[in-house]
Amino acid sequence: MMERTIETATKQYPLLLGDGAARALPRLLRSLACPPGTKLFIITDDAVAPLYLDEVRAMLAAAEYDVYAYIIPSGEAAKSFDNYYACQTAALQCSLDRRSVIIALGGGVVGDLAGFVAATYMRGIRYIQMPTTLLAHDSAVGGKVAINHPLGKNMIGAFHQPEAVVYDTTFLRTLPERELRSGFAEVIKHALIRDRRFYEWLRAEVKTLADLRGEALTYCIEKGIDIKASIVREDEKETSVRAHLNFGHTLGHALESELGYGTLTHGEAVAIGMLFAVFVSERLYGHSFAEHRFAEWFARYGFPVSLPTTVEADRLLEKMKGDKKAYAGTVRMVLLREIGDVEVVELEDDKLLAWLDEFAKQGGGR
Ligand SMILES: O=C(O)C(=O)C[C@@H](O)[C@H](O)[C@H](O)COP(=O)(O)O
Repeated sequence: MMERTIETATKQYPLLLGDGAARALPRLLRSLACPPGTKLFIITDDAVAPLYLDEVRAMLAAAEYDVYAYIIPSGEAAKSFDNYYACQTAALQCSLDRRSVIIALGGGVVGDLAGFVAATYMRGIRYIQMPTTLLAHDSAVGGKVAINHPLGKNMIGAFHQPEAVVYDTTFLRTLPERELRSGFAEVIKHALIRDRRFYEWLRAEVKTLADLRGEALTYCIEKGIDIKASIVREDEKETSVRAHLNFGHTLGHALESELGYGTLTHGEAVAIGMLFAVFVSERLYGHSFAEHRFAEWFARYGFPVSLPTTVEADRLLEKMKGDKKAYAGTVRMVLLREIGDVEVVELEDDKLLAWLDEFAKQGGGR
């Protein structure tokens, strides 16, 4: 198991990563000044609960913590105001106090929702991220917590850093293939925005999703977290470079919200979004990424590479104009200058609409 420190401008916290990391939780809690008797409130979902909740609860109870749990439905649609409210109600009914700690046991949805519950319960209490998916290598680090609104993804939220990230890679062994794929989109994103050598390693070593296990999987998590943490260290509240982490997300988020949360996984939507960002980059910078055959590469992992036929370009543009990076309704997308180097660029509506149409007509990215 490896142990390192995530640093932001306002806080430092430990990351425990590897097989069996969960077993370190009682020791970690004591080091965070949580004595036995502290109330711990586990938020998890109905896919993770049958697999790991009893084990985690029993371990914490054996260490004499006062453990409660609340289970939400799995899937992106669960990142809703209703579930947020239900979690707050359960937290109040369990009489959580300001010394209590919330534990987010699950993937990105659980982490984002539980983090937002922690950010707002009694104006903010502590929480620990315990990821059980690959996607959560991105969402568990950096303190962006949120719920979705039908009008836009992650629109209601806060920056609230966790006390620790406890990433037990044995939990990933039961991850369904579609979830693994979803998380891998964020791994690819991290490589493309910051690290050419990691990108080259991915191209050489991860030929199919089946290669994502054991040491290769842990390496992807470690590299992804390193890249993410270095960006968050530079810009915790997204006033500059943190927006680069939104590569592929401007269209990705628009697709998720337009199609209905959960129709595409987050990673599937981001994969299409990255291909569109490359498409726009080629047109704006006048150079070609054709030699990289991104669409062919993505398709090898089973990602969709074109826009679903049911979505209309003007509806997507409207959603993109409502994205958090947009100012005064002007879309700002993260574009690829070269592998490992991105920037945020303002784009005019009519150009974007034409490119969305062209992207759809040619059947997606190349
Ligand atoms: O942490 C960040 O910063 C990110 O942008 C990470 C994204 O990969 C994350 O998946 C998320 O969707 C954040 O998007 P946002 O529009 O809510 O900032």
